Amino acid sequence: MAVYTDITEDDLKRFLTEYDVGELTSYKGIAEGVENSNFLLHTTRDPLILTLYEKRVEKADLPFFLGLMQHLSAKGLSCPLPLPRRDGQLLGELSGRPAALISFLEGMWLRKPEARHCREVGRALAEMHLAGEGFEIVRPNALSLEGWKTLWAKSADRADEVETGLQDEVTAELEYLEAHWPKDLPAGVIHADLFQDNVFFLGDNLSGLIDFYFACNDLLAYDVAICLNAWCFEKDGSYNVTKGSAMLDGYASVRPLSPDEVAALPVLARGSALRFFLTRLYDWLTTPAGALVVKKDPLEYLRKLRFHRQVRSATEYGLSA
Ligand SMILES: Nc1ncnc2c1ncn2[C@@H]1O[C@H](COP(=O)(O)OP(=O)(O)OP(=O)(O)O)[C@@H](O)[C@H]1O
Ligand SMILES: N[C@@H](CCO)C(=O)O
Repeated sequence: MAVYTDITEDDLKRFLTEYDVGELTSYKGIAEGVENSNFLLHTTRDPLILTLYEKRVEKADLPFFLGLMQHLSAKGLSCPLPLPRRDGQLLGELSGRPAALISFLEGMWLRKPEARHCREVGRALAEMHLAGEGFEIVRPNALSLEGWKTLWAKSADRADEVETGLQDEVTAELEYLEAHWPKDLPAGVIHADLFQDNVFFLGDNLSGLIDFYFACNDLLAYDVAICLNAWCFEKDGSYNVTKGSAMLDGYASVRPLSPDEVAALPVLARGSALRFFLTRLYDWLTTPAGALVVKKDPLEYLRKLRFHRQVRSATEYGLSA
């Protein structure tokens, strides 16, 4: 459960006096997510989400994240909107953490997505990429090559505790990615964490995207690779080419990938798998036993990485010729 910072009712009520949101009637911590502390608030008006920003979110980045949600929403993308305080600010402080109130998005995330849902996700990702155009704040991706090296330096010594041989394998992978990472592909604002728990559906219809707290400027096709990793593998570790094909078709129906982007997909998918392996590994090694959060398995992403290593061309992901 991701409630790292607890709040008291008195503090919350004081925090809410800064907003025009009605009276608080109830609140509870949300048991999902691993990054920030989230609470669901019921008021005499609309339900709201309260987010307290935790360790991996830099306060200096919050204007980017909150401003991006406003920008995307104004462009017609369905995503939560940060609510302004009476003084116009989007950010306040609660229990010693930066905190924001966000509109509640209707829908549920899918535990067992099918190919048709992957198509919707591909389409929504491309719509987000187009809607991000013109957003003026820039945030380089803190979790690209340099960030991976920093994370790895903190975990490498203990990596073989998780699986023997990991230290050598990951060091070699980082060297490969550094030598082969594409540089001249189309770039823009990417979501960078569009996993199943960040896409809401109402029935079979995608109702919106949430959790923009890894969003940044990077290669658009890297975001596609993140989604292939997050959505198109089965629990047994196998890649589902039908889902991959649907995801890529959905994306291309809004924003066709260039031949260079297509050619780069295998290396981008390796990088994306390594990124989630590294954050999971770091959390695995550092989260204290008994913390109220469900740790995610780093080895799931190591297996995906090994799969991508033997992919020779993007057609293996299901790309139509
Ligand atoms: N705007 C919203 N509307 C409705 N529910 C929301 C909203 N924002 C967050 N939630 C709920 O809170 C949960 C956790 O939110 P979120 O994914 O932003 O947290 P996180 O800690 O950043 O998680 P992650 O592990 O995905 O990075 C979501 O799965 C959803 O149930
Ligand atoms: N989506 C990430 C967690 C949030 O960064 C993962 O599954 O590792």
